[in-house]
Amino acid sequence: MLLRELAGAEFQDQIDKLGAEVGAIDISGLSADSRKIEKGMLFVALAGTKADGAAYVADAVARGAAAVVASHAVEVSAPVIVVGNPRRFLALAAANFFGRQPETMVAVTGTAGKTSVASFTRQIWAGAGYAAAQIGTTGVISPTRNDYGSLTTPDPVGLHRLLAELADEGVTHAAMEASSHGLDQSRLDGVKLAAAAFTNLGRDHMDYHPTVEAYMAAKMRLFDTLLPKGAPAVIFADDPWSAEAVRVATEAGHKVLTVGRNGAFLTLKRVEHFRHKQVAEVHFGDEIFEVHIPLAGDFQVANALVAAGLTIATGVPAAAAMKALETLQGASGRLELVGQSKAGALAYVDYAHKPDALENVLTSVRPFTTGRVIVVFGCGGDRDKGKRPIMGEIACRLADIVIVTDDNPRSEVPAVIRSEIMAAAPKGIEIGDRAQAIRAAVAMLSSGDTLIVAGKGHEEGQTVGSVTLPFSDHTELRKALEEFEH
Ligand SMILES: CC(=O)N[C@H]1[C@@H](OP(=O)(O)OP(=O)(O)OC[C@H]2O[C@@H](n3ccc(=O)[nH]c3=O)[C@H](O)[C@@H]2O)O[C@H](CO)[C@@H](O)[C@@H]1O[C@H](C)C(=O)N[C@@H](C)C(=O)N[C@H](CCC(=O)O)C(=O)O
Repeated sequence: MLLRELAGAEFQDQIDKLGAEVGAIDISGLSADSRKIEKGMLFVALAGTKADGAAYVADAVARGAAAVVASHAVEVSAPVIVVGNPRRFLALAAANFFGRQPETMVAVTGTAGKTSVASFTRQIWAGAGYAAAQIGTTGVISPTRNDYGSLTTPDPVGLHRLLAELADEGVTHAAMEASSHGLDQSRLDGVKLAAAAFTNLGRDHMDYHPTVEAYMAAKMRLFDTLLPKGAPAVIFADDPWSAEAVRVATEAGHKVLTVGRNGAFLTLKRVEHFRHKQVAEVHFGDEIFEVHIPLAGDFQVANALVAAGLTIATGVPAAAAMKALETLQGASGRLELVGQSKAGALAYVDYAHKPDALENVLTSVRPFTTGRVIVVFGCGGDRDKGKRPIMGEIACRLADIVIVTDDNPRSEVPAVIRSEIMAAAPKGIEIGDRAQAIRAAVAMLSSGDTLIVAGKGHEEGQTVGSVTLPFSDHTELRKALEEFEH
């Protein structure tokens, strides 16, 4: 593709400045990683958190880069296009290069619920007969794929390559998760969205965003920069940050669709909790639906409503969307019922690794727990340290038995992380080895109890130092349940 076409309208001036011959360079591919550059490709130098891509321009040119994009001039033999925001250039150029995506795409942002909303949206679309996909923390799921991915919001080149492949495979509808990192780093720029959603905001990623307001502002890029004017913005209205989301979406000229108890588009009038099932009364205009949602947790009702809002906004009849909620399958590792003890206690795995999520999951299981709530959790190393005592306090307040264990210690000393949690968890029982902690919790189970193994959800590894060892909460929990069966 010619460099001038790759750059698109937004960056045409910067290309024109360098003359017609530069615009006419034929580009064979693009990458922000010099190590992936091959002859004829475009190298985009990004200033990162660990390295500055500008330092690798010479390396990229030596490997055959036909041109370079950077935020400032660099002395090399290949033409250098200087742009204010190389990350946005990379994303828009990737969209132009791959040039196709599923016709109807939606994105969901928020601290919690993104994976469930993307999964439920895919399931409702699939129920309505569309070839649908989801992209996010648990990877890519489509009629033909179930691939694990490492980022919640993939890097732009990989993302646009994936969207083109999904379109080629016949996928017409795709729901993707928009993380605050992804939004802040322009990873989704160039994706054509039919609708977008906001679930909620809680304490998270304080190691990346300087303040909670900056964190919210990053999330709001979805509404104020990416979603085309006039498109539907679905907002969970019961979250304290929803007013801000409504303000941003209104100012950006979107069609604001609020859902929840305070929602005007889909109004939740009543919800009854049963063991691993909930019955919700939902009003949509003059229509009233009684929806049986086969999942535990108030927050799953919220996620189901956001997904229903997105699918109705993209053309699924309300009655069909509500019907589809009755057969929802929970997303992997999201309050996922792994099994029951011999005495009938329920044992779940949940991805909650942030204070609000832990609070939500522990609160959600209380109504149907006739015995004790037992929680096993830890906190990751090299990430927001402030959340450790907060999570310790939440666990002690909301669970009857608290086992503090290791999450992904990364480069930190695991015992130090645990002691920071334990400082705010007087009733915490400390068992560093995660498999042993799960086993100890299962050994305690008696009739009516609910066990939550929180923190790792769908993950299949535990990162200790710089090594990720195979580990699955799911597998360990199932093993322990089998062991105590006899
Ligand atoms: C902290 C963070 O978000 N980092 C992201 C960022 O990397 P960076 O710019 O800091 O990279 P860097 O290592 O400083 O390198 C700068 C540049 O030099 C280039 N380089 C480097 C070495 C070399 O030899 N040649 C070369 O060209 C690199 O390719 C890069 O373009 O930009 C990269 C390109 O978009 C991302 O892949 C990378 O995500 C890393 C892998 C990551 O782990 N991110 C996590 C924190 C993340 O994004 N998480 C969110 C959500 C999490 C959640 O909600 O829980 C997600 O969406 O997954």
